[in-house]
Amino acid sequence: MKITSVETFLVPPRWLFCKIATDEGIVGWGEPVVEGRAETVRAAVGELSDLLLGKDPLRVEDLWQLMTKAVFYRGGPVLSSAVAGLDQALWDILGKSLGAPVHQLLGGAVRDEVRVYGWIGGDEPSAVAEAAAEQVASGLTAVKMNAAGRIGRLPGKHEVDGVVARLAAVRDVLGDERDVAVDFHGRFGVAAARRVIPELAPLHPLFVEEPVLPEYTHRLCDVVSVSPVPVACGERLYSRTDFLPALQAGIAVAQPDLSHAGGISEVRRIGALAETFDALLAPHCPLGPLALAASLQVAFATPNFLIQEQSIGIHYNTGAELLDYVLDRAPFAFPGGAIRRWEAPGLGVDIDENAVREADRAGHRWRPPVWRHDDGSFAEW
Ligand SMILES: O=C(O)[C@@H](O)[C@H](O)[C@H](O)CO
Ligand SMILES: [Mg+2]
Repeated sequence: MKITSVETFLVPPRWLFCKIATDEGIVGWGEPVVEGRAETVRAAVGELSDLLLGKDPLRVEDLWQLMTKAVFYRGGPVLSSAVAGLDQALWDILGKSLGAPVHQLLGGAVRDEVRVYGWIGGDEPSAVAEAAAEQVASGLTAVKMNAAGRIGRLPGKHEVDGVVARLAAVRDVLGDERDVAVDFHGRFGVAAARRVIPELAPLHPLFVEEPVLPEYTHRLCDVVSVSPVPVACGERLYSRTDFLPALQAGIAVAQPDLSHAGGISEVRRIGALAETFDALLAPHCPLGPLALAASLQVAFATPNFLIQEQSIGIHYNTGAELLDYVLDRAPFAFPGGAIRRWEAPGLGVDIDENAVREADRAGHRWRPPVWRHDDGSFAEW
C-alpha cells in the first residue's frame, strides 16, 4: 500500500482535520491542530507530507520516527500537533486495513466504557452553577470549570473568596455523587496556587489542573508538595520528555492531548511512562470527533486511565460541534456519563466528508482572547 495524498480541512469552530489517501482506496482521518494556530499547523502538515507521499502507511512507527526526527528541529506545539494528526490518520488506515479497531491493535480492550466530562463556563457563581446543571441534564457525571476568570498572579482575599464561592456553587448543584475538576489555566502564580488549593480541598475537586504555567514546571513540585488535591497538567506538553519533569514533580494526572502530543503513538507511551510514577492518564480534548475518537481508542486499551474530556455541548466552541462532522453519531452518546466501547475498524469514526469539505470553504480564524488587568497590563487567559 502507498500513500497517494495528504489533504487538510480548516473546520469551525477552531479545528483542522487531515485525510490521508492510499492507492488501495483505504483512507485515514486525523486532527492535527493546536487551538489558535490551525493555519500554522496546516502549513506544517503540508511540509511533513513530503515524508509520507509514496510510503507504506502501515509502517506507522517508522513514519512517526521520520516525521519527528527527520526534520532536525523537533518538538513544540506546532510540529508535534502536525505529527499527532497524521499519526491518528495512519493508525486509522492500519486499523481499516486489518478490519480492527485501534484499541485492539494496542493490545485489546481493558475497559468497556470511558467516563467523560464536559467544560462549564460562567463568571458569577450562579452562572457557573447553571452551566453545571445543564451538563448534568445532558447526562454527564463530571464537569470541569475554570478556577477564576481574569485574576492577578497573587490574588487578594476578595479574589480567593470568589474562587471558593464559584466551586461551592457548582458542588451544590452536583451533590456528592458527581465530580468537578478545577482548571487554573496557568492564571495563578506558584504562591497563589499554594494558597488557594487547600481552600478548595473541602469541596473535593477531582483534580486541579495547570496550577502553574508549563514554563514553570521546575516549580510544580512546590505546588504538588502542599496540595491536598491531586494535581493534573499536560495540555501544553508535547512528548514523553516534556512529561518527565512534571511526573517527577508528582502530578497525579497526566493530560496529553491526542492532537498535540504526537498522536496515538506518543500518548500511548506517555501513559506507560505515567504508570511508572503511579499517575493516571486523562487526555485533554476540547477538539473534534477524530481527536476524541483517538483519545477513546487509547482509553479503551490503557489500564492507568482516569477520565476523558469531550467537547459536546461546551459553549466556547460556538457555531459548530463535533457531531456536525460525523454520519454516525451513536458512538459518541454518553448514557450514564460514559461512552461505550465500539468495534468499528480504525478510529471508528464515520466522517461526513461533504460536511467537512463544505466547512473548510468557510474556514475559521479562531484566536484565544486577549485579556488585560485593570492597570492595562497583559493577563493570562
Ligand atoms: O482544559 C481545557 O480544555 C482548556 O484549558 C483548553 O485547553 C483551553 O481553553 C484551550 O483550548
Ligand atoms: Mg485546561
